[in-house]
Amino acid sequence: MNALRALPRRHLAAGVVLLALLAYPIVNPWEPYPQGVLLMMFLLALQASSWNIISGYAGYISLGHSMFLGLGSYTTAIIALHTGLNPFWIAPLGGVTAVLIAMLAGAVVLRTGGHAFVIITIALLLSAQIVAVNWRPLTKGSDGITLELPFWSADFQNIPFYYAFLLLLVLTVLFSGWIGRAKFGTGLVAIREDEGKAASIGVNTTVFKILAYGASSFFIGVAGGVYAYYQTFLNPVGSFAILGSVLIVLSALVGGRGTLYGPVVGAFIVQLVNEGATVYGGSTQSRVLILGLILVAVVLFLPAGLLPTLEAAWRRRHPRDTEYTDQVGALSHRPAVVRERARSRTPDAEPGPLLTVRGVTKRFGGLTAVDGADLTVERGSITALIGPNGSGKTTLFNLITGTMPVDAGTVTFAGRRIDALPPWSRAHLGLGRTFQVTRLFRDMTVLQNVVAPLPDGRLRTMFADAVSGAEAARARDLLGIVGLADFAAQQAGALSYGQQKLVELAQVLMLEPRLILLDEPAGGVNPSLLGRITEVIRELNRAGVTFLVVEHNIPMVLDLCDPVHVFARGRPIASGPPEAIRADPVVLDAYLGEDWRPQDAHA
Ligand SMILES: Nc1ncnc2c1ncn2[C@@H]1O[C@H](COP(=O)(O)OP(=O)(O)OP(=O)(O)O)[C@@H](O)[C@H]1O
Repeated sequence: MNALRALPRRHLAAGVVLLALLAYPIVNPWEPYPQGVLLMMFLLALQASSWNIISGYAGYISLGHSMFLGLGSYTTAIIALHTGLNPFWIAPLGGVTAVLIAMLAGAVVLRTGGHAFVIITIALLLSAQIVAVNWRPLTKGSDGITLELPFWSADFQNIPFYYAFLLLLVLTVLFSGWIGRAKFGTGLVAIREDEGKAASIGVNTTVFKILAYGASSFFIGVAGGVYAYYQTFLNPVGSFAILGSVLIVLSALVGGRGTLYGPVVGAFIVQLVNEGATVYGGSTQSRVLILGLILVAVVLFLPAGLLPTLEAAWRRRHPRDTEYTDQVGALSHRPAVVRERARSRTPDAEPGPLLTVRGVTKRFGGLTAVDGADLTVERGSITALIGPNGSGKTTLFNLITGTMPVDAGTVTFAGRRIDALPPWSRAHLGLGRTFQVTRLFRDMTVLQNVVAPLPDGRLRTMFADAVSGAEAARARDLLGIVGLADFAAQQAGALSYGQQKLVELAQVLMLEPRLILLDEPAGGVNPSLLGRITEVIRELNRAGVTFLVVEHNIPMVLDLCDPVHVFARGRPIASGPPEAIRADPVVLDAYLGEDWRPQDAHA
C-alpha cells in the first residue's frame, strides 16, 4: 500500500487505465468494433511513444517514422510467405530489420539537423515505398502480399490482436520510461536543447543519436509484423503512406512531446478523431481537414501539448517552496566531499605540463582570431588568461575543448595530442569547461543538468540511472558544494544568472575533470556569490584540479591566479606571476591601463 502511495500520480492513473483496457475484452467480448478502434489506438500510441525517443527526447523530428511499420510488415510477410511460419512469431524480426535500417540510415542522415532532417526522413519513407514497388521478386510489387488468415478460431475475433498491440504499447512505454530515467535519456534531452554544449560535457552525440533512432524504431517494426497479419494484405502504397507518419507526429504534439505519457494520450485522442472523421466525415478530404484543424489548434492554444499544459496549470496552483541560497559558507560543511570528488580520477602521474598549446591558429574569413598562439598550463596551477575584448581568449578555449577545429598547431593534454579528437573524447580525458554566457539546459531541472555529463564513454555509464541511485546522489553532493542543493528540482532556466554559473560549475565537476577551463566565472555575478566561486575554485585546486581562467575582473585574477598570461590580437604578449604582470609596461599599455601602474612608476 505504501509503495502504491509513493508512486507518482501519473503512473497510478496509467495503471488504472491499463487495468480497464486489460479487462475490456473480457467484460465485453462481443463488440468487435470498439475492440478494433481501441486496437488501432494502441498501434498509433506505440508508434508515437517510440517516435518520442528520437524526436521528443532528442529533438530530431522524423516525418517518415511510419516507414518502420512498413519495414516490419514486409519483413514479417516475406518471411511468412517463404517459410510458411505463422507471422505472429516472426514479428520480432520486423523489429530487428527496423533497427538495422534505422541505424544504418541514421549514421548518414543524423549528420543533418532541423528542417533538413525532417525532409530527409520523408525522402526515406518514399524511397522505401519505391523499393517495395520495384523489388517485385521479394515484395510482389504493387500487387502486394496476401497473408493467411489468423490461426485461432473466428470466435476469438480480434481479441489476440488487441492484447498483442496492448502488450507492445506497454513494453514501448516501459522502454521509453527506462530511457528517460537513464543518463542516456538526459543526454538525448541535452542534445535537443544544446548539442554543442552536450558534446562538451562528454555526450557522444553521434552514438547517442544513432542509438536513439534505432531505439525509436524497434517496437514499431515488431508492431508492423503483427499489423501485417491483422490486415492479411499489404502493398507499398498502404504500408509506406505519409499520412501514417503525420498521425504519429500529430499525436505527440497533441499530448506533449518529450513527456512519457503525452504521445500515448495524444494518440488516443487523434485516433478517436480520425475514426470519427472516417465514419461521420464522409470523404478522405474531410478527415485530412479535421486533422489539419487540430494541428492548427494545438500550435495556437497548446504549443507544449496537453499534458505539459495541464501540469503547468497544476504547478501554478500548487507552487513548490524553495529556500533561497545561503550566501555564505557553502563550503564550510563539505570540504571533504570536494576533495573526494576531485581525487576520484587518478592523480596526474605523467611528468610535464598538463596542457600545451603550440602554434595554434584560427581564422574566421579574413580575421585571424588566434594567431600561432603558444600556452602552457602546469599541473596543479590556477592559470589566468587575460586580455582586451576580442583578443581571442574564448576562441582559444573553443580550440582547446574541440568546439571548433584548429586551422594549424597542436594541443596536447596530459601527454596526449587531442586536437583531432571530438569534444566528448576530450571531456572523457578530464577536460571540462564553463561558458562565458552560461549554457545550462534550461528546460531540465537543476539536478538533471548536473547529472547529464558523462565522464567516460562506457555503455554502463550511459545507461546508469540518472534520476536516482549513485549518479543522482553524486549530483546532489556537487550541488551541495556550490550551495544550491535546495534548488535541485527547479527548472534551470528559472535560476538567477549567478546561480546558473554555480550550477554549470557543479555540472563540470561531474566529469571528474583534471583541468577546468573557466570562461569569465565572475561575469555578471554579485560580490557574495563571487566570493563563493573563488572559494570553490581554491578548494578544488587544493584537491588537485588544475584551472585555466579567462577573466576581466583583474583584482580576482591577481588574487587567485598564478601564472597569468596576457593575450592581445590572438597571441600572448606577456606571461608571469601576478606581481610581474601588473608591473609590466607592455601589459599596462595594451590592457590594464594607467590605474594599475605602480605608484613609484607614476612618480
Ligand atoms: N564563430 C565566429 N565567427 C566569426 N568570428 C568570430 C567567431 N568567434 C569569434 N570571432 C571573432 O574572433 C575574435 C576573437 O573573439 P573571442 O571571443 O575569442 O575574443 P575574447 O578575447 O574572448 O573576447 P571577450 O573578452 O570580449 O570575450 C573577435 O573579433 C570575434 O568577433
